[in-house]
Amino acid sequence: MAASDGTCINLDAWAMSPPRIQSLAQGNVPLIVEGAMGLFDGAPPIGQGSTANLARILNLPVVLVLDVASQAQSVAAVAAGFANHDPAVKIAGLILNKVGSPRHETMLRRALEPLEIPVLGALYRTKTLNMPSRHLGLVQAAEHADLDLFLNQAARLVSDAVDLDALMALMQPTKCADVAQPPLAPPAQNIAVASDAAFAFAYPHILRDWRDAGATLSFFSPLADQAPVPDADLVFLPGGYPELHAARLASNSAFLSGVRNAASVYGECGGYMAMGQGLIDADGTRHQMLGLLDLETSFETRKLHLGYRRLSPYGFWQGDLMGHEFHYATTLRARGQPLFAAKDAENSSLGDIGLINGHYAGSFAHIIDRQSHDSTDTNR
Ligand SMILES: NC(=O)CC[C@H](N)C(=O)O
Repeated sequence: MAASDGTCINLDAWAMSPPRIQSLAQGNVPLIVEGAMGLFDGAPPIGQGSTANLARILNLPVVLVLDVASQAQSVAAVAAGFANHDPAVKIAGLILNKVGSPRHETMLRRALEPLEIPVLGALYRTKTLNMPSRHLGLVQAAEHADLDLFLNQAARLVSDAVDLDALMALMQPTKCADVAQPPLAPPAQNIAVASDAAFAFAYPHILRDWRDAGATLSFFSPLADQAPVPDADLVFLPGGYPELHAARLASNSAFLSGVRNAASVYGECGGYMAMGQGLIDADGTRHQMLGLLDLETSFETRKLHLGYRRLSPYGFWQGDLMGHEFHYATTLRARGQPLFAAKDAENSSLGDIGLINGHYAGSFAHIIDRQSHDSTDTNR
């Protein structure tokens, strides 16, 4: 998002119907879609929601970025394997990443020649392009001391190493949606959204849809001890890293009293953790949270929870939803009415998740879209 200087939209080929993805992708600007994980990796059993799945839905040519750090001629077998795996997915170009030397580059290019897939560029191994990671992925862009310097260096390296004209020439029109697909309706009219390094996981497409549907959105920073606008009908606490800032959140009185006085509050994952009575951080220290739900979470006891979720709400939301879970925090206590009956991507029941307490609701799941009629298609 920071690199494109615009809004990036998450296109999810498992959670969203093909027409929904096609309408989200429509526009007059060149579209570069960054894939997640390997090209064919997705939900079990057959990789629904993979980047390849998305490429089929939008008719996208695929540029394969290959980590060649530990290979020479074998790169041709890898590239051929990807190119022949699915005839509906066209590998239109290759970019070689982490090349060791000019000699290494020559070996790789020679080995790839018989495949007749254009090599658009070769980036040499350099510390300049390393981005630090933490649990859940890269350290968030807004938390870098000198993000502009990193982006400018990366832009220079990539534009020197990659034939950008050839890359742009691969672009072709995406498939258009032939049926309109209504998005998730806003859950309230005047929505205050928490937004900072502790609560940064709101999906831009959801916020845009709510705005387009006529909702008023405002933003506040719990870390800067800001309160939501007092006339908000709903406070939305998105996911994020409350466990890294728990002491500060616990002492930010304007934030705490502002959210406690709100008409209703909905939290996802990190936001749900903040709605509990207490949060135990990595060092085992307990921090008082908002106390809106009878919930105690711990980041001291960690376990990876990762996967798509089909969500049937018992309240708060209307209609079934598609979402996912991605967190390490665990639940020590959750008492009360559950928010969702949850199933995984293979339709196996995961039981009830989340909590509703009057006008307060939340769970560890992130909503991606409403469930559409064809969401049981095997193609997703
Ligand atoms: N997805 C989230 O909001 C993650 C919550 C928290 N940072 C965890 O890893 O458990």
